[in-house]
Amino acid sequence: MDRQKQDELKQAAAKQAAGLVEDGMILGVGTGSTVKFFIDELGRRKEEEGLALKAVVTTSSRSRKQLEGLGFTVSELADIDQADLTVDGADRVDKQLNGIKGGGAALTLEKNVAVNSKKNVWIVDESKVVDHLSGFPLPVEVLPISCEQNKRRFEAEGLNPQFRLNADGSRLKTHYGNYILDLHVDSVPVPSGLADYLDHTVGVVEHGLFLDICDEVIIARDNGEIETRCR
Ligand SMILES: O=C[C@H](O)[C@H](O)[C@H](O)COP(=O)(O)O
Repeated sequence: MDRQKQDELKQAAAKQAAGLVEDGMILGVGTGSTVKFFIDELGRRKEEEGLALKAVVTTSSRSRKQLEGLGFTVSELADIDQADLTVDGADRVDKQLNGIKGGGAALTLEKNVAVNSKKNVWIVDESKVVDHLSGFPLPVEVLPISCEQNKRRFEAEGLNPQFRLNADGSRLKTHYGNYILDLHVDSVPVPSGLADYLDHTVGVVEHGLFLDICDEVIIARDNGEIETRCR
């Protein structure tokens, strides 16, 4: 699929999700190229319909900048109780609405916003929908102090870790100053088993397996249809 077509699909899914946003909501806004279209649409609704949110929290400085540029005031997660609705993208989503996230390295804040949200909606184009989680490296955010030990441990487990790099070859640092180890596994046959292992590995800050978190996924299909799947 070419880039323009994929952008059209992302935009279609984003527009549908923006229709779920209501006046007075505390809204969680994710990160990524699909969410960028969602924020565009929020801006349009604010301008043309006077959309008035109670509060907005977001998951990256990129989304924050875009929201603020459109006149939204962005709160910190610690300043709210919970979001009414959070809309985010995903890198892969399976039939149970479990997913892989973190392609943009925003997984830690994304998961924290998501678990503190009454409802989570993901917006994706069809290419990201899979039967079983596969086809995308699994991001794991690790503390710099023990990242080499973590890498060796993951290698021993056959998880093929690779540090995520910047264009100049240096290690990418997350918003929190940590590194990302991308696990290049063909597929994740038992997501809950791997999530449990990562949850209990010292030095792992967070990982990109988002299990039992998404309530609804909005899929923009190649043929122009929009499909909504609910948990
Ligand atoms: O860290 C980034 C996030 O998990 C994104 O939501 C995810 O990578 C999807 O991004 P995009 O919409 O650009 O494909």
